[in-house]
Amino acid sequence: MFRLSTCSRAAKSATPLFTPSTATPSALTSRIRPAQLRFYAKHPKSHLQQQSQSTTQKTTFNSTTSTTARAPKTSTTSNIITFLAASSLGIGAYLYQWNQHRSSSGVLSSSNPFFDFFSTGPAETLTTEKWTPIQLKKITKLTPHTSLFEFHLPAPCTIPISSAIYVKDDQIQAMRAYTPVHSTEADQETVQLLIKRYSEGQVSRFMHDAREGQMIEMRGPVVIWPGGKEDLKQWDEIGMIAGGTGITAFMPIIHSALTNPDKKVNISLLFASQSPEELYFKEELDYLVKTFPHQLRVSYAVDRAPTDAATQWEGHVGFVNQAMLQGLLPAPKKAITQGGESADQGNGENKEKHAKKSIVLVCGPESMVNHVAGTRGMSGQEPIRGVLGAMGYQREQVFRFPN
Ligand SMILES: Cc1cc2nc3c(=O)[nH]c(=O)nc-3n(C[C@H](O)[C@H](O)[C@H](O)COP(=O)(O)OP(=O)(O)OC[C@H]3O[C@@H](n4cnc5c(N)ncnc54)[C@H](O)[C@@H]3O)c2cc1C
Repeated sequence: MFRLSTCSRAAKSATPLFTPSTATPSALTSRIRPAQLRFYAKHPKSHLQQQSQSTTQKTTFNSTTSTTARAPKTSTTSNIITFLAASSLGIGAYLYQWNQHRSSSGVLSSSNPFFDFFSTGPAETLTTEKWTPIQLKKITKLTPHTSLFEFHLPAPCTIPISSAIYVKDDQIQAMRAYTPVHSTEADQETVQLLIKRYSEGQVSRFMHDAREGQMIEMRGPVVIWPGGKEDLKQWDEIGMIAGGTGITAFMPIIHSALTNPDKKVNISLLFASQSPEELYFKEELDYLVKTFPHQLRVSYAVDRAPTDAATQWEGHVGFVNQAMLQGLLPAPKKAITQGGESADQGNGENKEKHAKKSIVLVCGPESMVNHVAGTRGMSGQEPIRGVLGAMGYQREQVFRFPN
């Protein structure tokens, strides 16, 4: 179900719907290079080759027009020219390699035209092909165990909605997937990952030990569920059940749906977490509900009601159950009715035509996804069980995100 994607460098600009106060993606200026240097930067090899070819031609001409008596002198001149040509090629090749190395380790200053001269084109950015060191620009602590990690991409890159990026702990060569919280439509040079630290977790601990300015190896993006504007057009309603950090997968889809001028897709979300403080982006979600009251509905649930008097809790309490989902999510297929009848009965064709096309997305820790929809299994296509299964949802109406 994963779709590999390459970073598109087409620069789109869009205004973010909401800019969270804790993590404002900064507006980064794109790099500007002198026009003359840009040509050579794109053709460093051909430039050097031209130089070397013309030098070789000159040497050949000298040697063929020379007499045997002058042969030793011509040979010395030819040797000097060849030596100089070889030296300049060698130095050029060395600087080129050095620049490549500095560029790939993120040390290269993007404003230094000397290094640009030897670069092969646009700076390296995220790709599925290989690990790329990406600079960790900013860390914002959201809760004692969860932080928002903001990365600066070396070149503009569009990360598709609802995709994953792999992060590598290069000490133990372990990698884990993380979902960028916002699409890069508004700012193509910044990626934000929300990562919860697990006390026994390898990569999450590595990330929480990382420092601002550090280079982190990344690979991707890989599309998990197609949630771009064009993809969303096929749906009338999307139900979402997020558990804890699972909300990261849904934030870009919600933005994508709410900013689509071509089709109004209704979104309903149950966001369940252990405690109110782990309802990440709640401020942003509440703002979006107020702004799009006819298109977005959000309910919250926490495992345990807060005991401190300062926190007034009006949401659900307990694990996800039918009562929390009934009336919030798009109805299961067997319950979609036209004139009070089930769409699965009677003259189904006519009724299906009018039935709204909907899907329910589930994303969160494995235990929560299993409880809500049953195990994904190796194929990710196991029959729907759990709470949604009991409510009558079928496999084609539910998508369980990998965890
Ligand atoms: C497509 C995809 C997207 C993801 N996006 C995010 C994201 O945006 N943010 C995020 O924080 N995570 C995300 N994850 C989960 C992430 O990939 C890691 O699994 C998680 O960070 C734990 O990795 P780890 O190496 O620290 O722990 P591991 O070394 O893999 O696990 C060690 C121990 O940590 C505990 N543990 C690990 N994961 C969990 C969990 N989910 N719930 C409870 N206990 C756990 C368990 O006790 C486990 O035995 C995503 C996973 C996938 C597949």
